[in-house]
Amino acid sequence: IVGGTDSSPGEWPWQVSLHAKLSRQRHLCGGSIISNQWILTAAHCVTSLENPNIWRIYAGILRQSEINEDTPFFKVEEIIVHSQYKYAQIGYDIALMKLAKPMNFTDLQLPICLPSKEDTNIFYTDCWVIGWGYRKEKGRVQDILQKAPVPFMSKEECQARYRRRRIGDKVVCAGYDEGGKDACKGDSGGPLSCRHEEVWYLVGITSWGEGCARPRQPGVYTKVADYSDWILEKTTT
Ligand SMILES: COC(=O)Nc1ccc2c(c1)CCCCCCC[C@H](NC(=O)/C=C/c1cc(Cl)ccc1-n1cnnn1)c1nc-2c(Cl)[nH]1
Repeated sequence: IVGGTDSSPGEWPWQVSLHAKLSRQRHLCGGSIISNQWILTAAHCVTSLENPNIWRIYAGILRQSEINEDTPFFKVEEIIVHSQYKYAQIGYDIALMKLAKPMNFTDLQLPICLPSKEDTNIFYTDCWVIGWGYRKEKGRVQDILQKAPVPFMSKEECQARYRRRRIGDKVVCAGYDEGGKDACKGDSGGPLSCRHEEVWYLVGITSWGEGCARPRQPGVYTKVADYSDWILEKTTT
């Protein structure tokens, strides 16, 4: 996260850190708890790493330094990538991870609400992007979970900023014309969380952008409300 500040314990209890253990283990992406057995993340985080056994999901943590070989993690039983996903800039950048065992909810690990498909035209005014990613384009993963407020942007405005690309229809954009606050490397898969009438909703999944926090280059997020049927279909056995 560029231009963010430290989060406090329990501020974003739905945020998880997705680690993969290949030769060694490291944070790869963010994710969001949407039920006691399902994590929502970005397809680009899991493609080419679709073996569930290499994944370790850490919930209820604020700092990456809380993670060591003794820290409990959730194993993944199944990974579901959207069948139309090719790469992030085209869209369909959404994936589900099914936990091998349902988690118990605590003050530090709780689900976030999914927007319903009727909510596709709410203009959210209180949105935050969250993650342990870089604070600048050439950076490193941060220890304390960072948060940054980002204003919601209309699709038309977003398309105007990304003239050379076609901005898909199932995405939302968020960012400042002057830049300065944005997601960055290591934040993808995490939530764009928006508070609406006292309730937090998972409005977006951090997907891509042209550089980090550059002026007039907003972040592009998978629009979760447009995938509520897909989520329901895949998570109801
Ligand atoms: C110590 O551990 C580490 O350093 N881990 C570790 C640390 C970092 C990374 C990995 C591991 C690789 C994950 C591979 C899959 C994921 C590959 C793509 C992913 N993108 C993003 O997270 C955000 C994109 C992004 C999103 C928005 Cl909304 C706006 C601007 C964005 N950016 C534009 N340019 N940079 N960001 C990424 N993530 C990383 C990189 Cl490197 N790139």
